[in-house]
Amino acid sequence: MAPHAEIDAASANGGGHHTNGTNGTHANGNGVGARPKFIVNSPNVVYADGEIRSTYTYRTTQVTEGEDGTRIVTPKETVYDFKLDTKIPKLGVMLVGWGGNNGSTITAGIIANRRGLVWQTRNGPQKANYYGSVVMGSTLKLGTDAKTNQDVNIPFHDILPMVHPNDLVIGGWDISGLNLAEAMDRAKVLEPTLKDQVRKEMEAMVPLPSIYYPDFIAANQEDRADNLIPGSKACWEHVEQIRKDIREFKAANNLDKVIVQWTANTERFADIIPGVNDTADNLLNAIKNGHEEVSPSTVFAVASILEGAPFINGSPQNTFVPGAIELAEREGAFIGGDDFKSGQTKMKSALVDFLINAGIKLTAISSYNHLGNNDGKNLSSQKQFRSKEISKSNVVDDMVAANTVLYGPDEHPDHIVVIKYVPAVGDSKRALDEYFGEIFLGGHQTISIANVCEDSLLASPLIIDLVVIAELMTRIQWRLHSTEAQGAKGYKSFHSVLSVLSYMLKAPLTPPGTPVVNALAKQRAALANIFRACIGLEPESDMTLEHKLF
Ligand SMILES: NC(=O)c1ccc[n+]([C@@H]2O[C@H](COP(=O)([O-])OP(=O)(O)OC[C@H]3O[C@@H](n4cnc5c(N)ncnc54)[C@H](O)[C@@H]3O)[C@@H](O)[C@H]2O)c1
Ligand SMILES: O=P([O-])([O-])O[C@@H]1[C@@H](O)[C@H](O)[C@@H](O)[C@H](O)[C@@H]1O
Repeated sequence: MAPHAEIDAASANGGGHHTNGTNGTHANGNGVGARPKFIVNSPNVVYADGEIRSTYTYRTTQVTEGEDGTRIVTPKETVYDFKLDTKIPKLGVMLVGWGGNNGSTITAGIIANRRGLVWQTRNGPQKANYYGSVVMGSTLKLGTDAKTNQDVNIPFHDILPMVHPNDLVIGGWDISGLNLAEAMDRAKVLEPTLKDQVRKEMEAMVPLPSIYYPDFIAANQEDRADNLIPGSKACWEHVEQIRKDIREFKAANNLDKVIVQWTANTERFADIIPGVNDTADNLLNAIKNGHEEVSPSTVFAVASILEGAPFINGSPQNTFVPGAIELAEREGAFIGGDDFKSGQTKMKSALVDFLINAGIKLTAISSYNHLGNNDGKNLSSQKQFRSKEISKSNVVDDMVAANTVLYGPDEHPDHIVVIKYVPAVGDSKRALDEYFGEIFLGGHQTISIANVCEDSLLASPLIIDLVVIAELMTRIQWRLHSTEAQGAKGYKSFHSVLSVLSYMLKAPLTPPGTPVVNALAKQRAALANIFRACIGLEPESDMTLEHKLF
């Protein structure tokens, strides 16, 4: 195993297969033979052929209660070994709801970026970009320049070998049979000058037929349901058909991996029924027995889990009933969700974090928005709205609970969520928020925000982040360093429930019994620091003692 000094360039930076027809170099230079973006110079990091291994000491602080009630605080260290497969796979993503606003928008966006398109707008020429993607549009601090003592920041995408979105092979299903060019026109999201340049390629993309159980989405969606697999409730044939679709898509495109991402309509919540969806076996039997409480999204999740394809839920419904989670754990498959966090809620999770951590007692959050796209049309139905209301409301719970100075037991801000369907505004959602709180000596602060969110242009880059990070997580294994003697056998994958995806999601799914973190800054720090740990680097603490102690 080569020590850190003898570097294999391909290994150091994710060399591997390349899919966009380039000659072995990813669009971002993360290719076989590309110069490594950086090399970790540490005895705890070893670069080998196709993998990076690191030993990382995870430092936490354990709090216990002494006999007299005094809290005892003890520093704790756990030493982990991480193993990162640096071979970047040829990755396919299958979107459920491919013909929707998000699906058609992200498809056009990837084509535009892959081809480096420029199109005319009334403000002049516009180049393709991936703005709004945390992976492709943001940076993270790598370290401090030894000479200048200044921060060295790198593109988030460069911290570990990741798939480049330009190389993604896209497919999927939709209950609507429109091809992707027609879907793009129906969505009314993109400039005609861009659409014209991608139209031909998108005309050739036609969603696979999908399953449609009318009771789970708004009745107003019926008129687009013309591309269906027969059957109006769960059955095993549906699971098998979806699994077959995944296999055929993978084979036809010569893929190494496929990830399935739900960006179809918001469904109503499914009742959790003992004997039906409470365990893996009961859920499988319920599908085989055609139980009407099994939703299309749960059928897609089960099919993906059984096919070994990570499944991510971009909508707020409770796709992952307890039986689906247990099945994923049993199969060692990855799942993640729920509900893209794109506009109003992303801002809320940052603003509430700031206000409460500034000691301002937030007493009321009033969130209203209206929008006119098909998502808004579906959400105009109460049962589907209720799914969204839940995901948009729970996002402050952890931040409130953490501040016992401001809030007593079970005390929390009033919080309302209103969504109205106004067809005229289309995808351009108008969000109005008011944050009301108590400040010093009985004063009050009122923050009123108007936020025009181009819904699909904000949400669709999150599809890239979710897919690229979920794929990366399939290449990371860990073991306790103390089990080193077991050799490779000691390594295992992260838990099936990828809570590391929480930054992109309103209602983060976490492994059963583990806490939900909604504070946006904490979510992003967890993402970056877990990736740093995989290459033996300490978390970025922002203490900058080097600038304070001299
Ligand atoms: N800003 C955002 O756009 C945003 C943010 C957070 C969450 N979401 C969620 O993402 C999802 C998609 O949003 P959108 O704006 O693209 O909605 P959309 O209505 O434009 O697209 C949904 C697509 O899913 C299809 N569909 C419905 N049921 C299906 C099934 N069983 N199988 C396959 N396809 C099916 C519909 O035909 C439609 O084409 C919604 O659930 C929405 O709540 C969107
Ligand atoms: O992400 P966000 O802006 O908080 O929430 C949005 C809602 O406000 C919007 O009404 C809905 O159509 C989108 O699906 C999305 O969920």
